[in-house]
Amino acid sequence: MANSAQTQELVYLVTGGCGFLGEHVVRMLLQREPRLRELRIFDLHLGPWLEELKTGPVQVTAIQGDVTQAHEVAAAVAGAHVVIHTAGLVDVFGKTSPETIHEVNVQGTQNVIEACVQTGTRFLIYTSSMEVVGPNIKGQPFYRGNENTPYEAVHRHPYPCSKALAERLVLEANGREVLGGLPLVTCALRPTGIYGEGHQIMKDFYHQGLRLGGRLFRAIPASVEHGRVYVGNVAWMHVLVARELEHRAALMGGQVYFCYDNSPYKSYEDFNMEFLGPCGLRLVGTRPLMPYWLLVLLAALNTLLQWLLRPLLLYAPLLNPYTLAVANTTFTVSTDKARRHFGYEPLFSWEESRTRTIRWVRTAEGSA
Ligand SMILES: NC(=O)C1=CN([C@@H]2O[C@H](COP(=O)(O)OP(=O)(O)OC[C@H]3O[C@@H](n4cnc5c(N)ncnc54)[C@H](O)[C@@H]3O)[C@@H](O)[C@H]2O)C=CC1
Ligand SMILES: C[C@H](CCCC(C)(C)O)[C@H]1CC[C@H]2[C@@H]3[C@H](O)CC4=CC(=O)CC[C@]4(C)[C@H]3CC[C@]12C
Repeated sequence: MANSAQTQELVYLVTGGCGFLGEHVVRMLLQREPRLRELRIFDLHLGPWLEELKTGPVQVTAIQGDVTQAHEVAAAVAGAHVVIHTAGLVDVFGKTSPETIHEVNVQGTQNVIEACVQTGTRFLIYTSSMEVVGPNIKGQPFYRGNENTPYEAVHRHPYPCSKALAERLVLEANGREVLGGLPLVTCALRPTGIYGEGHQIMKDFYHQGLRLGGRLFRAIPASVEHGRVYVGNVAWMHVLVARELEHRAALMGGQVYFCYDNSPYKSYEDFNMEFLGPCGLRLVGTRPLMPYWLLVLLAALNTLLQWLLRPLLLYAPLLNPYTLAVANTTFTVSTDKARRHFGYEPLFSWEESRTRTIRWVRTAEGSA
């Protein structure tokens, strides 16, 4: 918890603070931002774990609200020094309509920007995504790229489209005058695939493996590299950016940063096995067991089934043309921009990230 001997003067707002990443950001702020006086957590669904945070030296204010409602956002933002906007609809499985994804991710972000401008909040950090860049619809590889690597970022899927639009809004808002006459300072963090405690898809794979008698079947070639980053390090980057944005506004304002750490470059499935292996699962096959064309067919079939069944039930399997394309296209980053601009070093080593994640998967065992 924060050292109360230091001056506690700052008010932070974390939107989406009860989500997978948001919870880590919230806990990290309480542990590592000694200047915090009040931490506001804004989310559509508030978690019961928030109660335990309310006994510490920092005032924790839980706000149940919707980012699509401008007045709710403005009320939450008023008086905050820093906003970390991590709320978003992460749906690549067709659970929600494209319109809703747009409304939450794009209009919600616009509401956050306008709230900062109207109420005089100067520092805004946006959780963007690697998906803003790629993989693109052409399936072109992005191999150990950085923030300046040329890449044709063309999307059709509602999720990456919404993240790209929202990121642009945030970056374009940098320098806008906020109430009181000072300029807004914004930047965007682009995590690759986040893993760690609370990662729902990891849990889904784990339970799927248990149902299949402790086995998972390789679908993607081991040579396809997929960028992954530990949730604790992503949270730490948010905390650091929030701290440094004021002092390095000229350098950091309007910038994007990939989120990275020392997690190894592997395929999506091989990487998951770093955690699921020690929990007793085995990945069968050194090569994909099904030909790619069959996976493409199954993915297309899933889309058709989703559409046919929609009036009756929500059918949203992990495999669809989009998830297959993302999993099957190399996308990895190699950059030190965050170190150069705000002194970021990963807080958690790969070994620690791995240990923590394995421990979490094991405790998740009973919650199938
Ligand atoms: N999970 C991943 O691998 C990656 C996630 N991201 C981004 O990180 C952010 C957080 O993602 P996760 O923690 O994985 O997702 P999550 O779904 O666990 O968390 C999102 C949070 O936003 C809240 N939320 C959704 N709609 C809302 C609304 N209308 N008003 C207020 N709150 C709302 C949800 O209740 C949830 O608590 C998102 O912006 C996502 O686009 C970026 C890259 C990778
Ligand atoms: C669900 C996919 C794995 C299924 C593999 C299959 C079809 C062979 O069984 C996941 C593979 C890659 C994931 C995405 C990636 O990590 C990038 C992301 C960034 C975000 O901002 C949100 C989440 C995601 C789109 C992530 C979603 C799951 C995968 C598609």
